[in-house]
Amino acid sequence: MSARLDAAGVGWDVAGARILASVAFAAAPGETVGLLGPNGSGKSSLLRLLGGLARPSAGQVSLDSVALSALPRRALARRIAVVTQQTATDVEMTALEVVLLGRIPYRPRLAGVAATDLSMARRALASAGLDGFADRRWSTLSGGERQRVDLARAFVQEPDLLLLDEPTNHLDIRHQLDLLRTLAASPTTVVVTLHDLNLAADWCDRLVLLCGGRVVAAGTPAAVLTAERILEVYDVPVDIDAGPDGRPRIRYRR
Ligand SMILES: Nc1ncnc2c1ncn2[C@@H]1O[C@H](COP(=O)(O)OP(=O)(O)OP(=O)(O)O)[C@@H](O)[C@H]1O
Repeated sequence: MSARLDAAGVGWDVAGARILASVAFAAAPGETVGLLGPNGSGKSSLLRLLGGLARPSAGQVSLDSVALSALPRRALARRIAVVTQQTATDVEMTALEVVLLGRIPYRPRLAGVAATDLSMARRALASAGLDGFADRRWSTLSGGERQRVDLARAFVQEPDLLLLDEPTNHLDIRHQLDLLRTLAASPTTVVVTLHDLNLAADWCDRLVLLCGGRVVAAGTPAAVLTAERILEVYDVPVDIDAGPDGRPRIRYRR
């Protein structure tokens, strides 16, 4: 249901370029950790390494103290769900078929779709506010609808670790809040990349801030999101108040 995720000394090089260097990262079981940083700082790359979609050039990623590289593919597929930004758009699948992809790691080889998988997928679509979309073709869905179908696919996978790359970028504010509320309440360990600093401050237990492929700060939202650091990392002047719950509220200067 939830897992501990650790990354130690993680580096990633592509074509001679260092994308990530000496990254240390931990998420305790059930935590929601926000991964922040400017464009190109390495968030998506780190998420791919954390999900086992790419192998680090240095260091190691482990789930409950077992290296990802030592986990069989099927176990990995059951335990980790990844929602990346680049979802294929040329596949002619229905919304229900896309959600059902999340059940493949549980299906005996050569077996068809089980009735329980079908009802689970239909429930997930309904929870995503997509009742009545089951037979809609992927190519006809709006950006936000696709994103919610993709999230439903990740939820039916029943992972111990959920890795989400900018899952709110196509969502209207109500669906952004619905998703973040769900993630915060979920017993699953979650790592989520976000650009909205206030949403991150409101809904994440801890934040990790990347800049130039390195971790520049990690800790509670109040510890990570200081005006000095936001100016240094994003080159944006802000004013920060503490909200009634102690979480920082960031106001961008005009
Ligand atoms: N396969 C690749 N080949 C070459 N460069 C890459 C590759 N993947 C990522 N990069 C580079 O690594 C850097 C980090 O990219 P990444 O996508 O991880 O950043 P990000 O923090 O997720 O950015 P954004 O906020 O723009 O989504 C970027 O400069 C990118 O161009």
